[in-house]
Amino acid sequence: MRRQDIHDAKAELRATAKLRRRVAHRDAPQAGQLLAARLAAEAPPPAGAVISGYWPMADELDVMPALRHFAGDGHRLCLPVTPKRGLPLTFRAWAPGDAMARGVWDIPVPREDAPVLEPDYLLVPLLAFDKAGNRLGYGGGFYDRTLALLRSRKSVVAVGVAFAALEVPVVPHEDTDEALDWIVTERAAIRISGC
Ligand SMILES: Nc1nc2c(c(=O)[nH]1)N(C=O)[C@@H](CNc1ccc(C(=O)N[C@@H](CCC(=O)O)C(=O)O)cc1)CN2
Ligand SMILES: Nc1ncnc2c1ncn2[C@@H]1O[C@H](COP(=O)(O)OP(=O)(O)OP(=O)(O)O)[C@@H](O)[C@H]1O
Repeated sequence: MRRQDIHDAKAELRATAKLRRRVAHRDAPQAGQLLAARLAAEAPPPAGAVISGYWPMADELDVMPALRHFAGDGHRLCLPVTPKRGLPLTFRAWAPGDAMARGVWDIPVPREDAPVLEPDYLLVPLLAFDKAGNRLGYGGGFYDRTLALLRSRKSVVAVGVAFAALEVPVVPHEDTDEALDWIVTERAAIRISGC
């Protein structure tokens, strides 16, 4: 597929995925709890790993129960701070209950005085995924750039988290897309082969 065709296909899938996610969010109010239990049982972070989550927006799957669980296990947590377009995300330390600032897109982010951390295990938000570990996000390319940078430095685990209903046969993808190592939904944990 040509680059422009891939972009068009992604844009189209983004629109339908948002609708599908709305329904999934409404139909699975316990998804965040189920996700926390599944992550801990089937795809647990290595001991001592710094874990990045995200502040759930719109109909995103609620990772807060999982983050509270990992904090209880002694992991350090961080949340992404969105930079200018074209740059990788940065991450700042965060703990449940911390006072927040407002970032890009009005997403709550840790305050400026929170130290910058580099995650080892990332819970990655997404709009659609396939079994090969391809992921569709909001189109900023932020997680692709971030994972490329982190993977060039060390070994990291990228866990896409999503409602099971967001699986599609194939997510259109290009060279710069960074595949996930795991996809964990409220129903299953999928280890991506070849990673
Ligand atoms: N909860 C959560 N936090 C997250 C992400 C996410 O997907 N979910 N991100 C995942 O990457 C990063 C933020 N991603 C963003 C991606 C695109 C735009 C953006 O281009 N916004 C446009 C409006 C586009 C629209 O309305 O559709 C703009 O601000 O002009 C902003 C943030 C970091 N934090
Ligand atoms: N490492 C990179 N270097 C240069 N361009 C990149 C890189 N990663 C992604 N891009 C470009 O960024 C744009 C957006 O990428 P894409 O549509 O894959 O975003 P996304 O994964 O849906 O968004 P996000 O990760 O922010 O949730 C694309 O034009 C893509 O080619």
